[in-house]
Amino acid sequence: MEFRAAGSFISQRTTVPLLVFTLTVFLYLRYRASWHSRCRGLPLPPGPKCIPYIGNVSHMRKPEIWKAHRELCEKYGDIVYVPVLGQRIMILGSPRVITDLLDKRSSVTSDRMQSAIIELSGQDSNFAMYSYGRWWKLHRRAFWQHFLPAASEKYLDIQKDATRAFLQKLLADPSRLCEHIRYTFRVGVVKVVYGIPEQDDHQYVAMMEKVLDVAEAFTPGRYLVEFMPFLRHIPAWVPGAGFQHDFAGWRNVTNWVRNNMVEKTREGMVNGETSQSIVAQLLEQMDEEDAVTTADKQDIIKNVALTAYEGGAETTYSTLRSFFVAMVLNPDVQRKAQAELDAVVGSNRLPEHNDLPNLPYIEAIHKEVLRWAPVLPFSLPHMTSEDIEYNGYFIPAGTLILPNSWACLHDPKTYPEPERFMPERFLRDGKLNPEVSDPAQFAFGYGRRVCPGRHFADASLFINIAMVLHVFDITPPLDENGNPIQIEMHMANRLVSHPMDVRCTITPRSEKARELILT
Ligand code: HEM
Repeated sequence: MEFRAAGSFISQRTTVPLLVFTLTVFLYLRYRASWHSRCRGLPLPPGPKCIPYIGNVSHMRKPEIWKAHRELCEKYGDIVYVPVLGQRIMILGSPRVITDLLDKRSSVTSDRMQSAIIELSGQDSNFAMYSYGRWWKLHRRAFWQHFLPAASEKYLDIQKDATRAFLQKLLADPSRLCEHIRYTFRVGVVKVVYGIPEQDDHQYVAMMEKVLDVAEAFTPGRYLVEFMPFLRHIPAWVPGAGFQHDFAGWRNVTNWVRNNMVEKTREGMVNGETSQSIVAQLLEQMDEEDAVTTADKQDIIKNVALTAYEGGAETTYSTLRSFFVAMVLNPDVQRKAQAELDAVVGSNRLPEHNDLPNLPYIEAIHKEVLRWAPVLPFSLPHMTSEDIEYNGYFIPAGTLILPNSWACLHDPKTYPEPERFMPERFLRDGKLNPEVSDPAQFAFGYGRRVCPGRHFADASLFINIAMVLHVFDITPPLDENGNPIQIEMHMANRLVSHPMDVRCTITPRSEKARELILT
């Protein structure tokens, strides 16, 4: 008996590892067979050698990563494979490859990666983060109908009023430039989307400010939970799990804005105050019959409104910040722009949107800012939803695609001396030169996910640039002895990037300009 018991114990000790080993080999062989039938012998694109599973973590944490990615493409070609912690990632390094994959094959390259951070931070209500599918399409359609070029024209007066208020704030306290830039976009978009006029010191203003801090969560590599989703289950009280507090804060503020702002619009509709807004129109359409349930429609309205604000705020903010830096660093450009404004607009009024065809230099500055300092150097990363074959390479479903928009916008063949801020590159004989590649084709993203707010953004940026240059001189910041400080242009290493040093001196161009601002 004792002997049999010992024998069964020994056999158990050897059988279990043997079973595990056999199962592992079986699963591995099955994986290999399925991989071979999927890739049909095609290789993955080339890329740097890396440690198994860990991949290229160190590469992904490099400063100004868009430059490091360009170097990889110079070494390996226009499409480079850089796996990181088990995630397949491909960098696209040229306009041709980006167009082929993200525009022409957009039906299978429009997905988004679903990371734990999205839900933890409350960004699961932002449809820019959604997987490609029916739920995303319903949101995008609801959004897009209100931001088509013709629809965007309805918002020009609101944008103009917001910019005028921005000028007044700049005049009163130029040292709070960044705060005022946030203000100009918020005032415009909150009026357009929710129909609510700016109310200083109101709770909602503070909450709408706070909601933008969530961009921090998406700083590449900032939170380990991005790569190790199981960490999300660690309670906040466990030492080292402080990230749970950060995420809870962002989630709460996002939910507050998402729910309360739509309620404010609904209340305002009773006496007609908010009836012209996008949310009011969407709420009215809710009664129309279709396959979407009322609960889903309510969610869509809340999400679309929040996404319009979140999608536009950081991007427009960053672009305007870059504009101020460009003006500090390029006084000649500023002088030429002001000469054009003086000739076309004169000193008795502020510029209007319909001055645009007569202000090619201002329009060239607008294009050059988008090119020089792209806010989303990799757009928002796309993801493949099916296996693809491209140029003899296999790109599996679930591959994260990083189009290097920055590299396309800094390609010296398309834009000579790309580091220089040179609006003249877009002009020929005093007019916009249609032969120069429009930076918008890279700055606003690609295919079915291309930025649906771009017409709104363009109109807003144009009027801000034109009005600011018409009435203000932007010069270097001064030290305590009144000497100019030399600033440098460096973009922060974030998904939504922005220039780090925007110190400058802002003064009215003349007494007449001061009067124009105040009237
Ligand atoms: C300078 C200003 C702006 C820039 C440079 C910009 C750029 C971009 C880029 C690169 C994308 C990703 C496209 C892709 O996935 O390929 C995007 C998406 C998006 N943008 Fe903008 N954007 C700007 C302003 C705005 C504004 C003002 C709004 C709203 C009014 C807006 C709303 C959105 C939305 C909703 C998405 C997500 C689209 C989707 O995933 O279907 N953007 N934007």
